[in-house]
Amino acid sequence: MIQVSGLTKVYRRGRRPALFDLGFDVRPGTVTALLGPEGAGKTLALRLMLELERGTGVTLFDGRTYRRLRRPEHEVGVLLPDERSHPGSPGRTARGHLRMLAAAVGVPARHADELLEQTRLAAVADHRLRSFSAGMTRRLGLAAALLGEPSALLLDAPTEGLSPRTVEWLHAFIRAFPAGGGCVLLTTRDPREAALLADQVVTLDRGQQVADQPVSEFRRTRLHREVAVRGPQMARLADLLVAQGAQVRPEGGAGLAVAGLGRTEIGELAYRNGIMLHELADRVVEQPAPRAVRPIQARSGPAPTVQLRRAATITVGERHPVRPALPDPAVESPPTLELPPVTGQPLPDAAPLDLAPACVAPSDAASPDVAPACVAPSDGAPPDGALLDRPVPDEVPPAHTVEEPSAPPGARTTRGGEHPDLPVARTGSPARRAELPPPSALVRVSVDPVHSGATPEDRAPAEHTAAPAAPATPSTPPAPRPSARGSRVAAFLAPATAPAAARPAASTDLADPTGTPATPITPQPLTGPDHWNG
Ligand SMILES: Nc1ncnc2c1ncn2[C@@H]1O[C@H](COP(=O)(O)OP(=O)(O)OP(=O)(O)O)[C@@H](O)[C@H]1O
Repeated sequence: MIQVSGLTKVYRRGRRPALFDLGFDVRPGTVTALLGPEGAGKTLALRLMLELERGTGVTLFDGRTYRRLRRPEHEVGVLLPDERSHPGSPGRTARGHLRMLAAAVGVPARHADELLEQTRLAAVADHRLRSFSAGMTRRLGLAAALLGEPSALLLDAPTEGLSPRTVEWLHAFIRAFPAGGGCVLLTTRDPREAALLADQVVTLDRGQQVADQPVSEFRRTRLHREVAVRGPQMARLADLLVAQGAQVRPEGGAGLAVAGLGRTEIGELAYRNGIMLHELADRVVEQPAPRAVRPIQARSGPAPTVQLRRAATITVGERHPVRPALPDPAVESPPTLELPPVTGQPLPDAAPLDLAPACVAPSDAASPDVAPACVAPSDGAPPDGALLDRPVPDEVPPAHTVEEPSAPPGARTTRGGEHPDLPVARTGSPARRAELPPPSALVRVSVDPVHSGATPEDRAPAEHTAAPAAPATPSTPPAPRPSARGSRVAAFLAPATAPAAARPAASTDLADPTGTPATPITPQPLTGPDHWNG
């Protein structure tokens, strides 16, 4: 179970946040897609979740933040852009690379060999990494992420830049993974890929979450089916189609996009009227994502107080009189959304569609020589146990403002962030707050009573909140781990014997407005060495 709440990141004060108040859950046995165009903040969201980037908000993996996971590689498998493009030293063999990672993760070397088999890399296990194609590199990154048998996978644009055949393999893997009770969070720019893989689709636009929908609703509202028609007599055909009640949109000089009539009916209509056709094809098109109406604007505000670590209190208000962009803190509800009209219509001849690799793009990241599963949180994140605290207003919801048993009465804390103005605690509806785990799973907070307007009576307990760091003990037991080692990968390797019981079979009919599951995709082993040239 992954719970994301209030993730926010501002790169420059006064600028629009690169990510603002992202919140969603990834339930066990499901796949969630984080969907958005280029620059929407998908990668940033994953980096914030893994505490590779400083920001505000909280992400809990089975009730703990990533930093507080005892053995993170055994809980969360990660495939980020850096790792997927350059998994390790170019002169090292795949086997040597994975065995090294196995030693670091604390699993036997033979498990690395097993994963090479499972990701179909055995044939090239002794090849140097410099000779690996993008597809092979991605598989190796996936093998590294799976070394610790994690219950959750975080995959950033996993199919980007891969050949259709490797995409197909990876899709099958992703859909099979939750069968053992694990969960997958992946990012993608392609709505069709989201519809094909995910149970839940979270849509991001320019850093703002604009939708969090079950896939059936996503298909109904964001995808719709139409027929592409081309030929030399399109004007005449368009008149006939409109007379039949179809919605017709011209496409170029000799093309039409037709909604409301099936391919067969259109073909028969053309035939009966002696109209020649050059093309007649089903396709799924995307509706524009809903846009947030209220933009995030810069404004001034009172000076904040930031408490760094536990003992130090630093007032930064004089140095930073202008506060970064924020919406009105009095508004508790999420931004109003302007939803486009639903124009998708169920059409009778809903045939399964190919998933074209429309989301592919060459990966560009230069990378450290670090394997995904072994990436340690860095990049300025505070050391373990360190807090970056700040005053929290009274209306802060309990999900972010918590009291640990060891903290003095009245002491509050929130997970550290670099922007004291951003409303760490102001996320989600009361209902969502109630869903979040009890406070003890979060980190400690303290209030500077001077700057928070507390009375002198209030100050005493608040001033000594700087207790030594101690590993948090969640008051709730972590969600039951899925099956034992190997079960999830085995589910992929032997899909016929490991049906995805925890989630409905995904449908390849992307625009199916009913969301009715179709034939599940069965992972197909690839044969021959040439398929690695992905
Ligand atoms: N170091 C940085 N400094 C300033 N802005 C940044 C920085 N890193 C990312 N951004 C901005 O944050 C936003 C989110 O970037 P991010 O890489 O998360 O987008 P994305 O949705 O993953 O895009 P893509 O699909 O292209 O990978 C972008 O607008 C980007 O320009």
